[in-house]
Amino acid sequence: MSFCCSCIVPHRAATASASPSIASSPRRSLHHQSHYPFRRRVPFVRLSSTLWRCRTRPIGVLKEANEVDANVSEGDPSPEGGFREDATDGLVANGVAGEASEGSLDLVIRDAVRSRRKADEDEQEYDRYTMRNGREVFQEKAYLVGVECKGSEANIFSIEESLKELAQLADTAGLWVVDSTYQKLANPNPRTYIGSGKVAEIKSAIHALDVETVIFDDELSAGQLRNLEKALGGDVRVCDRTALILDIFNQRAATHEAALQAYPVSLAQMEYQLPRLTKMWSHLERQAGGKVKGMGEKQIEVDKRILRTQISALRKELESVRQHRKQYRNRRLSVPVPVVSLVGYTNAGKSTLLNRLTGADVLAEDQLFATLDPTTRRVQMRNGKEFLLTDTVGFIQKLPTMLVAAFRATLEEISESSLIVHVVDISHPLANQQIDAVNKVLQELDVALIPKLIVWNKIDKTSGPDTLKSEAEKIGAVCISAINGDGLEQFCSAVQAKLKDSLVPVEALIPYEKGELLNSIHQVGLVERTEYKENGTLVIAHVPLPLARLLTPMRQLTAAQ
Ligand SMILES: Nc1nc2c(ncn2[C@@H]2O[C@H](COP(=O)(O)OP(=O)(O)OP(=O)(O)O)[C@@H](O)[C@H]2O)c(=O)[nH]1
Ligand SMILES: [Mg+2]
Repeated sequence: MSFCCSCIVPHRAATASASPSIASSPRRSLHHQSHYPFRRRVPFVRLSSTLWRCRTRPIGVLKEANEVDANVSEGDPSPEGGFREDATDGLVANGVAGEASEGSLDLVIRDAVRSRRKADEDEQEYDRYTMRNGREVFQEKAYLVGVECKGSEANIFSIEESLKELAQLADTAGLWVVDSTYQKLANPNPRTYIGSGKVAEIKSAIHALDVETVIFDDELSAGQLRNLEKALGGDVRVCDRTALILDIFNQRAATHEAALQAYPVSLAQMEYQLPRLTKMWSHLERQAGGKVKGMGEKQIEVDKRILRTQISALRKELESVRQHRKQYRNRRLSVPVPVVSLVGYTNAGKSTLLNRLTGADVLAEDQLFATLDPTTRRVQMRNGKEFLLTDTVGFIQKLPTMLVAAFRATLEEISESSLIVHVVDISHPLANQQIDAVNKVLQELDVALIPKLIVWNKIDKTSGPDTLKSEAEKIGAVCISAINGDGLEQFCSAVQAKLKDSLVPVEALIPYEKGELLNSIHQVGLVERTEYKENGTLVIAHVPLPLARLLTPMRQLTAAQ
């Protein structure tokens, strides 16, 4: 099954294998050439956005057609279609352009200036390439827009804080944030989300700053996206936080081969796109195998039908992945080691903690959403006890619900664990808001009954670690530094103590030939007393529920005695 890539940011594949189906598509490179003439000299494969393809007109062509100054365009047919000539450019502004055709010296100067400018612009274009997720991406200029609805209590972050985070997300996606703005409204405008005055202000900023993408901090409806694009002049792409997050996930998933990471992202993207399909999306025809019935049907209907078919196929695939993981988890449960899940805001340090405790090599980076796939490793404590530690995808405020739903297969790991460890970046100025945002997502996951342990990470970055430690003690939290190992002993003890809360008291007679079960009880449970009997060892202990289940026949044995 192949699905279209929906990256917001144009990028060229660093390796051919990164996305072979897309990189090798002749149609895609044609698309790139016709839409991005001013970037043509730079050899790269553009993986353009699905949203872009289906919703917007190409930036490059329109900008050049609209903005080329008459004086300059006469003298510069620019066969490459390459570079925009501003009317405010030096020579034109000085009035030299009017005399250019008369004097050959003027022509020479003009040519020289033009070629210098082309070289400068070439250099600038190159400067805008950056590495993201193992690929080189072209940094489009982005402008951020937020709205604060008066009296709304749904938002955990203030508008400034939320926009700051949006800028971080844009940077993670490989965009170049040039400016931002926000508006306080009683209610969002149903047509354009923001007021008409704000639209006009953004429009002039777009022209002044040469903006290519406008990103709204809240999810916009299909109609709002369409109206905004029209109102902003049609040659700029408008998207929202959800599309941006989906794009980051898509970029990350592109580096994973496994269906478990790629499928949920594709599914979430398609569900996002379905109500927003507004223009012809003819390439879907090919993806559907070229056979589209009902030619009288409007193209948009055909596209929607194809998308729906793909969504239901993906759902089926995901369900089978889910079943497969469930079987895997059940097998794991037969090895009765308690499972501890790490959850937390993105960038809190979950993967660093897993790596530190288990010697794993999970990617841990100062970037949002570094982890997509759950990784489980065994932690062996000094006292010989063991537990399994699972690292999961990070959360964020305003996390798209469709993404939570799509990732349910991976997040099920959390709902089946014995303990949830909530990792907090306590050095972050918005630590409290991040805690609230994580709790909000946890509520959606229905894990209220699972015991929780709060861990304040990155204390090495804070100014008063001792004060923090005493504050943490008051609420039963543990202070650690996953990076330098500070507090990890206390962390393991706290995990053990919390796990004890979820242990089941058992009294069982373990036959001597089942020595491995006795070992398990010692490893993961708390043994109160053992007594060697004629036909086995009598154990009185507290053990995790899965192990208690395994011991059921032996517990009956004790009862019979
Ligand atoms: N100073 C300091 N930095 C830390 C600590 N723990 C993690 N970091 C840094 O924080 C950044 C994010 O760490 P990760 O482990 O990738 O965070 P994560 O929670 O797994 O992030 P996601 O996978 O995006 O959800 C990395 O640059 C780490 O080096 C710590 O205790 N102290
Ligand atoms: Mg991580």
